[in-house]
Amino acid sequence: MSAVVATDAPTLSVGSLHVSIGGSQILRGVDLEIRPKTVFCLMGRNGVGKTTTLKAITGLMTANKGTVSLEGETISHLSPEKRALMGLGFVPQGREIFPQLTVEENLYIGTTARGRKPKKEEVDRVFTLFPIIKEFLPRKGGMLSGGQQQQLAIGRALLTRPKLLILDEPTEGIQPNIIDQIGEAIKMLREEGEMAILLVEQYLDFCKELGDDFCILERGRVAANGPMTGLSEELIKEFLTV
Ligand SMILES: Nc1ncnc2c1ncn2[C@@H]1O[C@H](COP(=O)(O)OP(=O)(O)OP(=O)(O)O)[C@@H](O)[C@H]1O
Repeated sequence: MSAVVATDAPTLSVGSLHVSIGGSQILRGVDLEIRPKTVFCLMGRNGVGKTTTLKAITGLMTANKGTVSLEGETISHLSPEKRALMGLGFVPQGREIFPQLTVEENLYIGTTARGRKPKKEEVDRVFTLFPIIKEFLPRKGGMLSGGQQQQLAIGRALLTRPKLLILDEPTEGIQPNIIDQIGEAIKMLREEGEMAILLVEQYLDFCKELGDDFCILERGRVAANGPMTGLSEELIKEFLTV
């Protein structure tokens, strides 16, 4: 008998996620649900637990309690590598480009590790989203600007064909024209509808423009969530502005 495919399952469900670091409770029961083909913005001031949530989702940090499911399948017992193979594509803060490898080597490193060569159309799509990657293929990764490295890191994650693309503060420290290009790329990916996107971002206008849904964290708990159209000035003032 073939397995039942839960087509209308959320791309990602997180239930009652608890994480402690060195005895302090960082996440105190975080629940999230990311609908297929949508952009979900995880928001909140510095230190509220956004990156910790991403690391617990990807398995880079161990949760004390809670579940993570991808398209209806529980993945919280799996290693970070297995979760990546299941379809989590993570672009961490700081990008993690290998400075001594070329742009080309950096781009293919995720697929090489999986023993798979990306199809030409997948590579072409990355070049369409970020033409600079094609132009700079032979350069060393370390020669690229921060914004170009961010584009390369997103391109690298896309070649792994993720079901959920996870971006941790992609605009941080990046010049405005590259922020625009990254925003356009996110819009294009959303329109193509092949994945959902989980975006951690402090740049409010970027979230408002791109996000379908939002969730605000405050001290390791969900303070507010819902469709982006419901992100009111009151919520912004209470939980987001410094
Ligand atoms: N390795 C660690 N050791 C100790 N405390 C940590 C560690 N990592 C995170 N924390 C603490 O956990 C809390 C949540 O951190 P986290 O990085 O998840 O927040 P954030 O919302 O992503 O903040 P930012 O926007 O500054 O990146 C913070 O108080 C932080 O100091």
